[in-house]
Amino acid sequence: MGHDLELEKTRLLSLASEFGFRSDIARHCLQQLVDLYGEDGQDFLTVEHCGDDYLARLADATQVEEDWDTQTQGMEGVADEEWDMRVHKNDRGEKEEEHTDCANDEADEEHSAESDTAESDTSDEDYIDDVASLNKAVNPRLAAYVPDSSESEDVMIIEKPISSRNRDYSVHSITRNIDSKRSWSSKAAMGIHNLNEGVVSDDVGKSAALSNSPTGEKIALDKVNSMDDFDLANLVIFGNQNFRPLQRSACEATMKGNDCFVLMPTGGGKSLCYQLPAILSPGVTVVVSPLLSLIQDQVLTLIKRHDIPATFLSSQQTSSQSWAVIQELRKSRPSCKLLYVTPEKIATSESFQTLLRSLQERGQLARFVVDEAHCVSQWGHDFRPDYKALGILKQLFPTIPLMALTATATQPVREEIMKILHVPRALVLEASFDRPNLTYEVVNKDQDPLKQLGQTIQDRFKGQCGIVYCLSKNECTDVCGYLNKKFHIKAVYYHAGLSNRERMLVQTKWRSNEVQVICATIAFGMGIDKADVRFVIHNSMSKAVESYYQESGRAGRDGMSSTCIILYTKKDFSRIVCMLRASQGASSGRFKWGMQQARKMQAYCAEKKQCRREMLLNHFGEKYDSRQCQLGKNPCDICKNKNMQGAT
Ligand SMILES: Nc1ncnc2c1ncn2[C@@H]1O[C@H](COP(=O)(O)OP(=O)(O)OP(=O)(O)O)[C@@H](O)[C@H]1O
Ligand SMILES: [Mg+2]
Repeated sequence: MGHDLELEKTRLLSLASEFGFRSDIARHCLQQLVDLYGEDGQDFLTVEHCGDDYLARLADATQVEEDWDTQTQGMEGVADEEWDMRVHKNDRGEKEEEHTDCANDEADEEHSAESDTAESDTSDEDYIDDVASLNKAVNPRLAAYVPDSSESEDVMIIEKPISSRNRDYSVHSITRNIDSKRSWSSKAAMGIHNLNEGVVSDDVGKSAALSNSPTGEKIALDKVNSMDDFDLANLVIFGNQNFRPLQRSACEATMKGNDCFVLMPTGGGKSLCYQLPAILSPGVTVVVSPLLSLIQDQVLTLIKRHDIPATFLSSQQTSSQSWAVIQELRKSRPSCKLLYVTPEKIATSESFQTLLRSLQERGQLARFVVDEAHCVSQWGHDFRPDYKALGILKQLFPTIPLMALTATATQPVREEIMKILHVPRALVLEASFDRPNLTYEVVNKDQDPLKQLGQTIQDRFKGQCGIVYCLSKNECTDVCGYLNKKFHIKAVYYHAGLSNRERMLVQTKWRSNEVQVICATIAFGMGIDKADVRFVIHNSMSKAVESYYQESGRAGRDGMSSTCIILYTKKDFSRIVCMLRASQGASSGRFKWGMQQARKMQAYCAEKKQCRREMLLNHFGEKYDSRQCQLGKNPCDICKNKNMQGAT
């Protein structure tokens, strides 16, 4: 059959309309394309052949007034002073005394190292010996965590500020870590003491009360007795009564020295898979993570919530800050158990590689961890060029175990990750990506979508914590202003255009429930861990299914029922096409790939029959029986409809 030019033109025009472009722009761009191909090239004027080029032209011709947040900044994080403030705030949010003897700068400088050392050593030694002997008697591996007295001396040297005027948060975080160890030791001592001697006072009954048991529940002595290293550390240090699926296998596998690739859902508890082995292993676990803000969050949680010595190195630190960390790592037995780094540290810093080698020679390099490993893949939704260089880890340190973790990898992305990281034989530990406690819905935008959003939050999520995702910075501020003004919903906005200080303030307000809603771009998402987020609403659809899974995955991390809604209109697709065109350095190959991803996302939104959970899981190559969704506690909107139709 011959080529029907008119038919193809109609098809192209309806493509433009389907993706929400204005009809006048659609006609204008089509004419450009017809002129470009000329008479000779008419046969190539088809949706299949030049559909993407046509969409690219449409995007270019559409006036973009929005200020996109196309890429999260690799290196954003809170400023040093603010980080210092966060580390040194106590749980009531007050600023802790840092050094009673350092109130005066002059005095601080003159303060002698010996006097500090002597004072602290006396009390520490007794205490540490006590815990260490208990540990050693009962559980030699946990004992690896308890510092020996020779380290206390080093510790006090580091406690001495390098410059009193230029206070160093790294020094402080290490200092804090040392304190943390003492307090952890007391928790461990409590559990282990009971275990060791069977000493159970009547108060405690026949149980060992563990101070950080999440429920404050008492644990039966025989249960404690039957626990191995993993269970004990999980309970005593992390306050978890049980392991979640695959956590234990991942811990065991990496402790045996295997390379592992851990695939678990958002909020599934991937961090524990390397944090727990880190404290059971001698030496330092080096964790690569993509965002400085995420690193700071994790280090803070480790120090403040779990009392685990952790610190980080990034190229944004001043030389004195990183110097303090490096000095610590040069010790025969560094006190820090987890060292977080941004990927460019590994990729570009030869001195850091030398430091790693020296750690290895001293037997102090426990393992490497690549968190958010999908960032390695060019075809993942959040590619970061520096991640690509992480293959160097296995090349330089073939005997050091490596663990890669992600919640968002399709089959081709998985293969690429294993290839780039040089772990072809890694043990793959794969849990279902299903988040059964999340309800998925898509709602068509009506004539007044902002009002629709405000009404939805007011009617369905009154007083509950949530996130509203927006595509652009302007959208963020507009939506936030509207919610505050018209609906009196306490909301703040977060995007990459805010200063570090502003971002920190906004996040703190949201985290502490001072405000109900955070209106955010994709700059806010990966790894964010707030337990009680009850709803995630996408005011505009995501640019890819993987992004949507990550962003909606911020909801319900405490396991309670939570809702993920997309407010959908075709027009938002055209905005995404514009975003893809505008994103810097997008080669035409990348643009086409971006379009493919966006189309899948649009298909998810436009779907009327297939279960949404099934669609999401199928996207990651997982088979899923939609009857589980239909009969489960949190059916998606489509399954709920089926249930209602079945009932009538
Ligand atoms: N065994 C467990 N029992 C109870 N809570 C747990 C357990 N393991 C992890 N958690 C909690 O689950 C929450 C999510 O964990 P984590 O941040 O490690 O998820 P994640 O898999 O890294 O998710 P994401 O892919 O979104 O980063 C945390 O608050 C953590 O304390
Ligand atoms: Mg995580």
